[in-house]
Amino acid sequence: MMFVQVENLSKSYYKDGGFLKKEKTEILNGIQFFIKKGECLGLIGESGSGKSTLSRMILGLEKPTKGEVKIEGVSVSKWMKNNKGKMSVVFQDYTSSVNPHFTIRNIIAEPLAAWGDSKNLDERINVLLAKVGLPHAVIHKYPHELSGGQLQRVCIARAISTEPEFIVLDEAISSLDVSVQAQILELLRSLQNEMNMTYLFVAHDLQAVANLCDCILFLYRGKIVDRRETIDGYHVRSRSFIFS
Ligand SMILES: Nc1ncnc2c1ncn2[C@@H]1O[C@H](COP(=O)(O)OP(=O)(O)OP(=O)(O)O)[C@@H](O)[C@H]1O
Repeated sequence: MMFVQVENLSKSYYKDGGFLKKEKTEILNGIQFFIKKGECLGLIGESGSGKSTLSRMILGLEKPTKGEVKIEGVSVSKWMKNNKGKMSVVFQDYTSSVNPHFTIRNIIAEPLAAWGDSKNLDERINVLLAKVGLPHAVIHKYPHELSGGQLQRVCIARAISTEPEFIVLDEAISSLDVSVQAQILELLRSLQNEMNMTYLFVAHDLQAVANLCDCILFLYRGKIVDRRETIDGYHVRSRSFIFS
């Protein structure tokens, strides 16, 4: 079943081009793909290729100029209204995505508190910490007392706290050391199996993505130029090679 459908998505910005002129900059052009339920789709592209713009539109944070993103057949905004907390995001910059004045407990509790769902909160936070491989002792600590890898685990615990069906991982491991990246990938893989989540994994580097994803899309200058299926981390076929 199609879970996420991205239909003919385009995005352009207008910038002032001087005397009475508006210059149009096309960031994304005719993007079309789908993600099946329970699948991990990788999205690879160099810096400036439009990855973040595309993930913001999938998250419903930005409106496309043309086209539409649908989840289970309805617009993202409608789906999010009907499925509170069922879509989460983990960003690259774990330091700025947490409030430095919050304890780890309160950071993880944030989305649950926002949905007014605070039943058995401490017990659930303990379960979440165990799921992401962090010791119970971190709950009273502050973000600056944790390593990058530990803090990204906290962000993952927060992202899965509402038991999401869909997680967008926007360069989620890119700023971590290679050995820590491998641990976080392993964690994401086991969580995906356990919770049957659908992932969109955005990265600039193929290595990381190939291991986790079932299928990889290559974005180049705002267009999808290749789609590859992977089996156990190896590319097995290349479909629709449409360089232009
Ligand atoms: N609000 C905006 N107004 C004008 N241009 C924008 C806006 N947002 C993004 N852009 C431009 O769109 C292009 C793609 O940006 P985007 O952040 O999506 O790329 P990216 O592939 O995620 O790159 P990176 O990995 O460096 O974040 C860039 O050239 C950027 O300058």
